[in-house]
Amino acid sequence: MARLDVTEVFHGISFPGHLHTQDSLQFALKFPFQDTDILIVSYPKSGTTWMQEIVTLISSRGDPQFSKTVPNWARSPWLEQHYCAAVLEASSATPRVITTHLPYHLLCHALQGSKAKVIYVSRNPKDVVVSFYHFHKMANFLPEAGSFQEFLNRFLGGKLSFGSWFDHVKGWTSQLATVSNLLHITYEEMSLDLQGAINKVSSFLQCSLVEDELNNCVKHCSFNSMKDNNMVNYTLIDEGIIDHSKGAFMRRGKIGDWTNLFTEEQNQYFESVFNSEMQGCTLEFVWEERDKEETR
Ligand SMILES: Nc1ncnc2c1ncn2[C@@H]1O[C@H](COP(=O)(O)OS(=O)(=O)O)[C@@H](OP(=O)(O)O)[C@H]1O
Repeated sequence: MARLDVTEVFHGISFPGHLHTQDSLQFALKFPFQDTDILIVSYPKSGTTWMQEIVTLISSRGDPQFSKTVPNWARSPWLEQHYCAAVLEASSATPRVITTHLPYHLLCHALQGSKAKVIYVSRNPKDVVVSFYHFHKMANFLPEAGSFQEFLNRFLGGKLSFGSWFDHVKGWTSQLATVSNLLHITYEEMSLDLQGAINKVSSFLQCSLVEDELNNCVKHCSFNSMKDNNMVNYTLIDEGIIDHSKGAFMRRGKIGDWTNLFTEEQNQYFESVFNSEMQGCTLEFVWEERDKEETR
């Protein structure tokens, strides 16, 4: 099957060509948000699909019917992808749940003055780059992954799809102090305490759950449950687009998987770029599973 590796460049950032067009990206930048909208925002591989599942299950009060019958991209479409307008038009769901990987500086005008609730999901960037690397090997619509060293250089240089991780995280989280309808939650929080994370999201969405509903959400959002749910594990996608023989979208789902791939030199290089890019930024990250104990 021919590779679908056309890349669109928009405002200096590359986007996977098969789902993004200049028109779809322009559409996103001028999107008329409604105050009731819920917008899930993340850099790729940060826990986007997980948050889509959490929001779906909170909205359905733990009932998995919707999440087991409708694919995540149809329940909460990506704003910048070409089918988004059609999906939103066809849906009568309230609130609308929309997803985006766009950086803050591209979406800030569309969001200005809006009361839409924004959930920003971040993940420690060493695990992000490893997850993204494995995904590039499976996804025929993305450029070749190359060696991990080459990939790491592209990640740290902001050359991968959706641009710089540093700009993304700093851009969105810089709004936390002034914007009340923005929630920041991390992949690691969800991993360390899924029930607590679901509670945090449900109270932000003003949709508090009773114990049974909460327990059902936790059950259906677990890694194993989502791994077996073909509405979120991307096995519905054609082999020509995602080569399932090369790996699984629901791959490991762990904190600290980077330790299995990074060399000592790569770690030092990463740390030097990270420290320079994140200078003055007070965000803290959980880098390894063993940090769990310290944060409890
Ligand atoms: N329930 C649950 N528990 C733990 N981990 C989970 C879960 N759901 C998704 N994941 C992991 O999230 C990674 C995919 O990230 P995204 O959904 O942001 O990818 S994408 O940007 O939408 O393509 C990818 O991470 P890696 O396993 O490290 O590759 C998924 O396995």
